[in-house]
Amino acid sequence: MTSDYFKLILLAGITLFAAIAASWGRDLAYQVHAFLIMVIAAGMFIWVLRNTDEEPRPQTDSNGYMDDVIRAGVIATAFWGVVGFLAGTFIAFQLAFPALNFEWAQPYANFGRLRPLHTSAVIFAFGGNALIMSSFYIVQRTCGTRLWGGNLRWFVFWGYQLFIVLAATGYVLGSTQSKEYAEPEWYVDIWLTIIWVAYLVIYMGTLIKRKEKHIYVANWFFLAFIITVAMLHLINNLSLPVSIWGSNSIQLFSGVQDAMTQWWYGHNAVGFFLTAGFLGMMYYFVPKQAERPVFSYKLSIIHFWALIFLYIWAGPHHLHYTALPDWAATLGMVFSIILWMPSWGGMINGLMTLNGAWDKLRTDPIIRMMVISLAFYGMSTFEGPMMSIRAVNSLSHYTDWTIGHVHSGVLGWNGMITFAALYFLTPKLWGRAQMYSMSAINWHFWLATIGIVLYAASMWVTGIMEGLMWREVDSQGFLVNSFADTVAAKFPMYIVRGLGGVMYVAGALIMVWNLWMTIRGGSRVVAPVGVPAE
Ligand code: HEM
Ligand code: HEM
Ligand SMILES: [Cu+2]
Repeated sequence: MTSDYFKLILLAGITLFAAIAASWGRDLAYQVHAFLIMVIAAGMFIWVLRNTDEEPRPQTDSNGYMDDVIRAGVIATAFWGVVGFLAGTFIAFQLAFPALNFEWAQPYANFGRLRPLHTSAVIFAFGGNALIMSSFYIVQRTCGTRLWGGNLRWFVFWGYQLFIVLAATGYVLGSTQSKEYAEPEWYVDIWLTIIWVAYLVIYMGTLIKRKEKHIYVANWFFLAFIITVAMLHLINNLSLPVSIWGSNSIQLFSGVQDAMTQWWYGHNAVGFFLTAGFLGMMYYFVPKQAERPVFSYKLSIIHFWALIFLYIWAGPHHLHYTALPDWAATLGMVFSIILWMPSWGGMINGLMTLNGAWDKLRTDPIIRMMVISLAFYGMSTFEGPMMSIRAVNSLSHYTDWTIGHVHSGVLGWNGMITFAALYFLTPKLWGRAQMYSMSAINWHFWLATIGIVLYAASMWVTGIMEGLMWREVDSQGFLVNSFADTVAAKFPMYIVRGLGGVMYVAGALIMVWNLWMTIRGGSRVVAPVGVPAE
């Protein structure tokens, strides 16, 4: 086919360019990345060459949907989840025992480099794969049509994995633009932009050719997530490379404008990546698992528009008491407080969907995970508005309270709903009647829940303790405690947090075993031919 020749020319060009880049590269991360890209492009060149003129294989499953990429996504989600949780647990113990910043592993494996590795692995690799695969599953079912774009889905899947590998190896090798959650350098950003546009195109294409007149609300949330993340990513990463042969770049914005752009991005990464997208998952999997319709469709639409309108303004709550003008911080604070309402709209809608199915809590551990997930979503979206109040933030900012808030959101809300989705999808996608072991799901549920409670509770204790210790003054007005005093006082709670992490990882490993046994084992049950849309 002519498209094969086009591909071959492109791949040969990339291989050549990457080879030059690998030898001219000015820093280690850039050279390693160029080498990696060279090997991948050369491998793909050979693969395409050997498969020219081959008959195209069927793209869809027997049910008419393109589920192969979703199966791959299920595996990727579980894999990156375990990697990210292990990294989190390791850095948690590094904070308790600094000797774990091994001398021989310097500078690659110090806390400063492993921390962004953790945050990117859990948010973008675990969360991102969960969102991409479940959105592909949901959009096909609710539109009664297969994915648009043919093999483009594999480009998105593998391209996204490459982005993750480039980001993670870059951090360890010391390449970062020092923007939290947006650490990758310019060429990795450009790559992600290409992937993301392809993702959007597939999603829009599928929506456009839908057989259902109506666009189900889950798709609204996914679309808001995809479009807003594209906008955030583009603007927060505006920068000029120092050289095309090196990874360093200069940010376009500077000073307080740069800080505001960064936290406009950072906050909306929470709002659209970790919230809107995950609400899309919630709006499909909760009604499905409970076998009940969504409690209120009207509420879902009202809180959708309120949520996406309000989130965008709340970023300045990350910059209280900085060079940011007071009016801007106040604006962020006010919008954050109002944001409490649409957030709870989502929680209430999810929980009330279980009306008439509450008895399932006793028998169905997957429903239980969904309920815990929604409960933590409600908790962290109450805590967040509270922490955005200037007076509260003067105590909580810079302390472990923030870390506790983060992890009650991500471990409770994002983690639990993703686990539930994986348990929902795996039997369906591999044609099994149900998960291999229900009691293993139960174990996972309890290990994860207790792990979260240990994590959040220990961080509240240390956070409020260190906040109070930092502001303690004696009768003369002198500070009573040195910074090192607060670090020493936190030690026991750091151990408790670490143990919480160990429990959370243990639960995830049980899940991986259970998924594996489900995929491998038992007799195949033939899935009913796709019933489009509900
Ligand atoms: C086993 C589970 C986990 C453990 C033990 C863990 C541990 C940690 C530790 C020790 C830090 C650094 C805290 C500090 O600098 O003081 C951290 C930061 C962070 N983690 Fe985790 N983590 C886990 C799971 C997750 C998951 C699943 C997510 C997201 C989906 C996540 C998102 C984050 C974020 C966003 C930060 C940065 C917080 C900030 O800068 O305020 N973590 N984690
Ligand atoms: C109404 C909803 C929410 C509001 C108003 C809110 C507000 C806040 C505030 C005030 C902070 C502390 C800023 C600072 O002192 O530095 C914060 C930090 C954070 N929140 Fe939330 N939050 C909300 C929901 C969530 C949810 C659901 C998640 C996770 C799924 C989350 C993840 C984070 C993260 C990752 C940070 C740490 C950012 C950093 O690296 O410093 N938030 N949030
Ligand atoms: Cu925020």
